[in-house]
Amino acid sequence: MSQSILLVVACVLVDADRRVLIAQRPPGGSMGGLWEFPGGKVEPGETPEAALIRELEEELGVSTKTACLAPLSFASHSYEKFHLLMPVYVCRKWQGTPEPREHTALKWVRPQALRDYPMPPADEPLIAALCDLL
Ligand SMILES: Nc1nc2c([nH]c(=O)n2[C@@H]2O[C@H](COP(=O)(O)OP(=O)(O)OP(=O)(O)O)[C@@H](O)[C@H]2O)c(=O)[nH]1
Repeated sequence: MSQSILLVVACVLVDADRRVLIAQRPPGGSMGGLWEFPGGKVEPGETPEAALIRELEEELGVSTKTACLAPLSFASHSYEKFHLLMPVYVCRKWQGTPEPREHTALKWVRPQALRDYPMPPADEPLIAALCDLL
């Protein structure tokens, strides 16, 4: 069966202690309770970078710019209803303090500790890339 591709962009915020920010999805909804990287769907006509800057503002209340977004890796994963294609960026410079505007909780964790937090299956291969980088 053919599947449509869903383009979602995600960001790994990295702090001065090399910890990364994860955000817990609200309970009940799709993948409820799982921990993810902030981000969301790229809207028609939007660049991935513009989408990410918009999502970081909406979800966390932080602002950043394209020059502060460095490509890290991507996820490509078939879910039941769509195939997720998710470019993942690293950001080390932003303004504001992240607050959970759409998530249940936020947490700064060391990359090696990401395995202790249940994440969407698409994210699991990203953990090794983060451990290598940080
Ligand atoms: N932001 C984000 N989304 C992810 C990650 N991993 C992953 O599989 N996804 C999936 O990518 C999609 C992101 O869509 P989204 O956050 O804009 O939308 P949503 O499902 O929360 O709700 P919506 O459809 O009502 O906007 C979801 O299906 C989400 O589960 C991740 O690390 N970060």
